[in-house]
Amino acid sequence: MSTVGKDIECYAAVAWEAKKPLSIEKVTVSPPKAGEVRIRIQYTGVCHTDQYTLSGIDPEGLFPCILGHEGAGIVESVGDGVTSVQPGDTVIPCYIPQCNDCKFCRSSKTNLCSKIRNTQGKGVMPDGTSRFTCKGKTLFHFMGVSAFSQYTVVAEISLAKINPKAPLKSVCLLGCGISTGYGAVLNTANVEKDSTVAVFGLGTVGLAAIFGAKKRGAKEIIGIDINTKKESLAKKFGSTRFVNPKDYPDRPIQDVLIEMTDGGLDYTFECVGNVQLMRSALEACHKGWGTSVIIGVAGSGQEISTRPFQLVTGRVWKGSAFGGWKSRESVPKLVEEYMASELMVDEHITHRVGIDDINKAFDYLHSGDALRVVVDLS
Ligand SMILES: NC(=O)c1ccc[n+]([C@@H]2O[C@H](COP(=O)([O-])OP(=O)(O)OC[C@H]3O[C@@H](n4cnc5c(N)ncnc54)[C@H](O)[C@@H]3O)[C@@H](O)[C@H]2O)c1
Ligand SMILES: N[C@@H](CCC(=O)N[C@@H](CSCO)C(=O)NCC(=O)O)C(=O)O
Ligand SMILES: [Zn+2]
Ligand SMILES: [Zn+2]
Repeated sequence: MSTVGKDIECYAAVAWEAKKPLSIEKVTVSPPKAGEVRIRIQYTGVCHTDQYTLSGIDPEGLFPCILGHEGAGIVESVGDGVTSVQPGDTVIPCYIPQCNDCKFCRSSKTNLCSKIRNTQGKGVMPDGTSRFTCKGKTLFHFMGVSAFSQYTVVAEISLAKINPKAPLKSVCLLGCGISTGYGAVLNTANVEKDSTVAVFGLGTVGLAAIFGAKKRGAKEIIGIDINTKKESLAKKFGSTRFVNPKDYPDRPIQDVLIEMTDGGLDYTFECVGNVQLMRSALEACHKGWGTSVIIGVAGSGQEISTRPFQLVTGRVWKGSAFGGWKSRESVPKLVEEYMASELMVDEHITHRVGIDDINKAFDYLHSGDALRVVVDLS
């Protein structure tokens, strides 16, 4: 029986409030309105940012909501006026859309499409309402995706249509972490051959940055983490050296790195979300030309600081969202790159769980043993 135009009841992991485990609930997902698409999510990764928002430190965190923004699935139905996808298409929802019409999309300098950013940040669809209800309550959307649900509704402009042969249980990860780290190196920093690079924080984002630096032919790639288990992993992704700041309790880590690299790094990447580390990453850059890219997401109220002299003397501080990729045109290409064995994806998957065990995914992440846990919602 067709579900088109009807409410769908399915299971979702609901975040009723911050700091509490997710709760598996039967939710009702309304049909897509004009310009919207309903998707059957098959797999989703769990990103540090889901954990961050659930922890209650995201200034945009709204509850109750359905988290998740690293998903992949199949289009179930489309709303009026939708032309770029149809039922049956294989898609990755993107938390940064690409409308090709706004000031940002028309600029080659950014990927930050702003067409629906205001409503997305308020946890609702562009018309200001939600498509999710549960137990008589309205649930907020999250990052325009809400992949922790078997069905979700997203804006058409948020959907990247990908190769139907792509294994969704792997390429779902291209919806955030891997694309982010890889793109920050290729697009935001544009690392050149023979550069020296340091990556702070070796989760999926940091390891994908290391992989990008290796691809670009960087001659020195220093992986930095306080978890010693990350040393061998980083090597697998292309690092040339591992530094654990805990081995240097009496010295700022930037001083250690400057000494190791004859004056500092050409490029550094902060992939943790720690504002002190952001300062270290900037100050570890080489005088005159070093560029530091902030990728990590910091909690509400946190601010960065450094001596302005650090910038006056030629260091550059930048930030990167979704690796600078213009989403709808780039994600399908990243999928092809993976399918041609040119992009490491499966190496990031340390655990798989069913939707009923989604809280275990958060436990694995907290334990420090996991990179990406892929949740099967199929
Ligand atoms: N800007 C973006 O578009 C974007 C996209 C995805 C994720 N993020 C953010 O990037 C960050 C990384 O995401 P992830 O999913 O890879 O996270 P993760 O939790 O898997 O990895 C973080 C790593 O940092 C390490 N770490 C923690 N404190 C450290 C310290 N003081 N010094 C060195 N290493 C330290 C941890 O041991 C861990 O290996 C998060 O802040 C996340 O919210 C940003
Ligand atoms: N809501 C937070 C900001 C969160 C944030 O910076 N998000 C990143 C993506 S994290 C993906 O794992 C991002 O791309 N931001 C761009 C944007 O949200 O427009 C806050 O309010 O501080
Ligand atoms: Zn993410
Ligand atoms: Zn746009």
